[in-house]
Amino acid sequence: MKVTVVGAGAVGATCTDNIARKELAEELILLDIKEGFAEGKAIDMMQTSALLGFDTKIKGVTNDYASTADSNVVVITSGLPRKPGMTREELIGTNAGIVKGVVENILKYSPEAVIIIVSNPMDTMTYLSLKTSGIPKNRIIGMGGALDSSRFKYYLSQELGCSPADLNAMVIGGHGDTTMIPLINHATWNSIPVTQFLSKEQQDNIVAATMVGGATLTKLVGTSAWYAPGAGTASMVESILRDEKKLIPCSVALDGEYGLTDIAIGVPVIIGKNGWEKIIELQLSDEETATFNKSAEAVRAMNSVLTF
Ligand SMILES: NC(=O)c1ccc[n+]([C@@H]2O[C@H](COP(=O)([O-])OP(=O)(O)OC[C@H]3O[C@@H](n4cnc5c(N)ncnc54)[C@H](O)[C@@H]3O)[C@@H](O)[C@H]2O)c1
Ligand SMILES: O=C(O)C[C@H](O)C(=O)O
Repeated sequence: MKVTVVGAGAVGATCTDNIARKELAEELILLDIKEGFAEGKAIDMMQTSALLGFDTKIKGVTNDYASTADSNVVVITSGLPRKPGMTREELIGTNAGIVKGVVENILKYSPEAVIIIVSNPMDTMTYLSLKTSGIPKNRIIGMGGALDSSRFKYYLSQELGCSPADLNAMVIGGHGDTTMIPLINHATWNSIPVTQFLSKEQQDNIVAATMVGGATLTKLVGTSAWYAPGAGTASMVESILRDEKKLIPCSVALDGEYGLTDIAIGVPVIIGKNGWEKIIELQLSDEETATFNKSAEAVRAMNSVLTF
C-alpha cells in the first residue's frame, strides 16, 4: 500500500509518524511546497525506524507530485493553521486556493485515491474538493469527527474518572467552535448512559469544553493542535487500508441523508477500502435535529463564500 501526506507541517508530520509506526503502508510520501522541509522531516522519522522497529519507507519531496503516483490514500494537511483569537473559518481565503490546487495535482497521478481532507475550514474544504474534483463522493472524506469525538471522550473521562477507551461518544455536525455537536445523550460508559453519572452542569461543561477544544489548545500553544489531529487522521487511514469498517463521524457529502443535500458535514460513516461506504442515520431528538440543522446552515454560509 502507498500513502501520500501533503503538508509536512505539524499535523502532516504527526500523521505520517503514526502511519509509519503502525506500518499501515509500505510506501509513505510526505510532500510540502517548502524546499527541503518534507525531505528533512522524512529523514528524521526514518532515523527512528531502527529504534522503533518499523519497515515503512518514508520519502520526503518538494512539490514533486510524480513521486506520489498510485497512492491508495492521500491526506491533505497543506494550508495555514489558525493563531490564538482566530476562527477556523478565517483561514478560507488562503486555504481554499491551496487545497484546490493540491487536489488537482494529486488526481493527475493518483486518480483512484481516497482523499482525506484535514485543512481548515475542513467541512468547506471537503465540499470544495467534492465540487472541483468530480471524483465519486465516497472517496472524499473530511477529518473532524474522529478528533472531536476523541476530545469529547477525554473531557468525559476526566469528569467520570474513567478510561477514555471505555467510552463510546460521538461529535457530529460542523467542525467549528460553534457548529460541532457532542452527542451527550448518546454517550455511554461501557453501555451505561454517561448522563446517569453526571449532573446537568457537568454535562454542559463537558459539551462546551469539547466544542472549543481546538481553540483552547491554540491559545495555550500559540498555533493549533497536532498530536490528536495526526492520530485521528491516521485512524481513518488505518480503517481504509485494513478495510476495518470502523464507524467514525466524518464530513461527507449528504444526498438526502439527515434531510440535507449539497453539503459536506460530520455524520457517522463506515470507513473501509472504498472510502466512506455507508452513512448511519442516527435517531436524533427534536432538539438535536434543530441543532444539527443550525450547524448545517452555518456550514452552508461558509460554502457560499467559495468561488471555485
Ligand atoms: N480538520 C482538523 O481536525 C484539523 C486539525 C488540526 C489542524 N487542521 C488544519 O490543518 C492545516 C495544517 O495545520 P498544521 O498545524 O500542520 O500547519 P503547519 O503550518 O504546521 O503546516 C502546514 C504545511 O502546509 C505546507 N503547505 C502550504 N501550502 C502548500 C502547498 N500548496 N502544497 C504543499 N504544502 C503546502 C506548508 O509549507 C506547511 O509546512 C491547517 O489548515 C489547520 O487548521 C485541521
Ligand atoms: O483548532 C484548530 O484550528 C485546528 C483543528 O481544527 C483542531 O480542532 O485542533
